[in-house]
Amino acid sequence: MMEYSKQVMELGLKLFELLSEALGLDPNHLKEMDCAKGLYVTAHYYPPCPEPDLTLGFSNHTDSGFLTLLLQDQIGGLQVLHKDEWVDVPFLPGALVVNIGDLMELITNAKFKSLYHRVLANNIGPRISVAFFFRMHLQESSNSRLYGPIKELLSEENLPIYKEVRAEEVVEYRYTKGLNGIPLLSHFKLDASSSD
Ligand SMILES: O=C(O)CCC(=O)C(=O)O
Ligand SMILES: [Fe+2]
Repeated sequence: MMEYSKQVMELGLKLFELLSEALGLDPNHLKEMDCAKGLYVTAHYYPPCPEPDLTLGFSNHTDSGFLTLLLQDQIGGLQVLHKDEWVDVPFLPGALVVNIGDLMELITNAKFKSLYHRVLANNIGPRISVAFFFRMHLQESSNSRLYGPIKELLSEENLPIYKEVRAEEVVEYRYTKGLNGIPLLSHFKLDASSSD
């Protein structure tokens, strides 16, 4: 597990470099913002479900961190919302799923968007997945810096959409308010009256 985490961290740092470049920034920009400072892991065990049509394995949500690297197994069931339709994310041997999280959407001023995903219940299984989240966990409040839209990405045509927040506030909101169907980031908009 320690070795796997180390490899995930290395891959994450490489992805943060590539994402920084894709934004037209210095390759170290996201790393220097401490986006890779916290790494939090969750393993999921989805038992086989006798009536999969009546429930979900994991309900519709966005991930609250900067980036998620997910390893899923061959059972399948992960879906992503694309143009208002749920699309299967099939198992590919040796592949990881990379998700943009809410904090990444916030700091890129929605240039990179966090995405809704869910896991269907299945009557075969169990299904096992391991998700590594680039973010602090709640108790680790050592990262008190404020995150807002990156200044270099803003202009007259691209005004800031989101407020400056502590990363912890975004994660905490997810844990305290739960997955209630309201987009998490709508609570952190400068214009709090709009909620899409
Ligand atoms: O089990 C999966 O494939 C997805 C898990 C997930 O979306 C999460 O942990 O946030
Ligand atoms: Fe997720």
